[in-house]
Amino acid sequence: MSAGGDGEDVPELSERPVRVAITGATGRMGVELRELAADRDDLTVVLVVSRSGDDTDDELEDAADLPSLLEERDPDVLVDFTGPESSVEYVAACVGTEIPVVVGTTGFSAEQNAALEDAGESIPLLKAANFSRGIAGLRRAVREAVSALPGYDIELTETHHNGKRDAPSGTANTILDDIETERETDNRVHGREGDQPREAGEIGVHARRAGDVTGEHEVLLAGNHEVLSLTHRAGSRGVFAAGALDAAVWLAGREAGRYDFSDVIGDSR
Ligand SMILES: NC(=O)C1=CN([C@@H]2O[C@H](COP(=O)(O)OP(=O)(O)OC[C@H]3O[C@@H](n4cnc5c(N)ncnc54)[C@H](OP(=O)(O)O)[C@@H]3O)[C@@H](O)[C@H]2O)C=CC1
Ligand SMILES: O=C(O)C1=N[C@H](C(=O)O)C[C@H](O)C1
Repeated sequence: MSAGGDGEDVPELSERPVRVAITGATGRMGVELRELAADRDDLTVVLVVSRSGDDTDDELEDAADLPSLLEERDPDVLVDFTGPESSVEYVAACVGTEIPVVVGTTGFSAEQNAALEDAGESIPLLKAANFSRGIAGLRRAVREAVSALPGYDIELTETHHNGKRDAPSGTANTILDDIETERETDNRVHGREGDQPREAGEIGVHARRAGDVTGEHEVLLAGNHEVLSLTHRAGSRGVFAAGALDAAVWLAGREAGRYDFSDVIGDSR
């Protein structure tokens, strides 16, 4: 079985393809996941679930029946890119049927995050706001830069398509958490208006929604008469879908617990 990452702790699964279930199958990411999965031989899609349905697609099953469908189809892992409420509901169905779950959904409230943490006590649960390897690289670079440039002003800007609901993006929030850990501060300022200069230590956050931009994140560090700009641009949703499917193959057969995409790619820092 292909596990990627550090090659350690790979579960003793048979060599058959990993059986995957996909929720939110009509969504932007759901469609991408199904397309990419069809080209892979390390996994096979055994269940696609939709809340809204599509008369032209007879593989789609009704999301309302998820618990019984999971019993019947017995996937090794479920991949969820939907919305916060549905994601929590689908994860509960996975807990009930002891099926590992990869969560790519973003925009959870603190209470919803706590419910997912609880689920990770009884099933393997891998949640990540971004399944791109480039973003993993950006996070490392940002942590290095923040640590190397104390006192520099930091502004984060993210840009996404006009259909995205949550703002700032889950990725932006993850990068901001990294920055705050490095700086030992939490002073986010969302957008800017009014009549006052920037205060030292603020971390500016800007979310833009426009057209069909797949996803861009820029962290700007400025001070001492210089500017450092670190930027990631996703060229297509295939980047996220490929990473999520790698995560699904990696997660199947693992022990219960909370995992992150960094575990899949062996990024220890
Ligand atoms: N971690 C990562 O790398 C990435 C994360 N994302 C995140 O994934 C999520 C989905 O993104 P995207 O595919 O663009 O969104 P879409 O709106 O295109 O698709 C989401 C799908 O989820 C289902 N859904 C949405 N709301 C509900 C609900 N309230 N109840 C039940 N089902 C619902 C619907 O599918 P159906 O009707 O078929 O059930 C819908 O089509 C977002 O949170 C986004 O931020 C996106 C890209 C990358
Ligand atoms: O909704 C999206 O499209 C994306 N969402 C994720 C996020 O909120 O960070 C990841 C990616 O940027 C695309």
